Amino acid sequence: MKTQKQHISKSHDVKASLPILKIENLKKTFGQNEVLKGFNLELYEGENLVIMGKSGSGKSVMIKCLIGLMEADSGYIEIMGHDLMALNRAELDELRTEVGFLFQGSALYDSMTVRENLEFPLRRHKHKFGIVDETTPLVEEALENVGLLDAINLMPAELSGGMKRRIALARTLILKPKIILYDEPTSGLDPITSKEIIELMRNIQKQYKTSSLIITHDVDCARVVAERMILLVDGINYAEGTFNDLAASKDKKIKAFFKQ
Ligand SMILES: Nc1ncnc2c1ncn2[C@@H]1O[C@H](COP(=O)(O)OP(=O)(O)OP(=O)(O)O)[C@@H](O)[C@H]1O
Repeated sequence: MKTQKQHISKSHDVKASLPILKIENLKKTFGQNEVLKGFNLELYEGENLVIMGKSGSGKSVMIKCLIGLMEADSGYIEIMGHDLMALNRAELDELRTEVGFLFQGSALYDSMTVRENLEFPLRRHKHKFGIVDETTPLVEEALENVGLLDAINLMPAELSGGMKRRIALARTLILKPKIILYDEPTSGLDPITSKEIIELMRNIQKQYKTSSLIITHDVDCARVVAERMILLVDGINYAEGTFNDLAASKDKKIKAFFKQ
């Protein structure tokens, strides 16, 4: 039995294709703390789906289950048609090249130049990209796409917070992922830099046709990037719909998300 009434809006029709990522009835409990009580999610091709939840609501736990860093108690996770829990390590590694992450702590390697930071993931996935040397056009292409080609020979210490976030995004994009998971992409950035990152996320989706799952507290970010949103409350998807649908809701728990 569901503990909360579900508020589902069907006004936005992105569901014509098959989901590229699916979570069904995900449950995770720590001792007495029931964090996820049957969370569901479907991310469709080319879509930007935003998940909002209060601090401690289980967003990070959900992401960790999704990328295989934490084992759920029960539930089903499917990425690009693969049952995540049935994959062996090699298969999981292979699938990971299709899924890019931009996490709060997506730190760059301080002792490497920007170029070397970007070459690093290519070297890790040699089987997909071949031998990587200074002639690879992929590094310059990825930097160009985040507007930072000029920074190619700089060290991370020479970059601002916003530039570091852009370079981290370039490092994610270089693997040409089909799905990008963003965890608080604008946290710790000033409003202007946040806006630039949000704009970049939109452009990337258009250009690379990625599907993005974006976890954020930032209402402005959600307003601009979300084609659909899920509100995670009390361990379940309490409400789902477009930004405008949800922002117009009279439900107290939903309204709380949109107070700045
Ligand atoms: N490894 C763990 N062991 C025990 N409890 C955990 C563990 N990881 C997370 N939790 C608990 O799960 C709950 C959800 O945590 P989670 O980090 O997913 O929240 P969140 O929604 O990402 O919050 P925030 O927005 O503050 O990052 C919290 O009560 C947390 O204490």
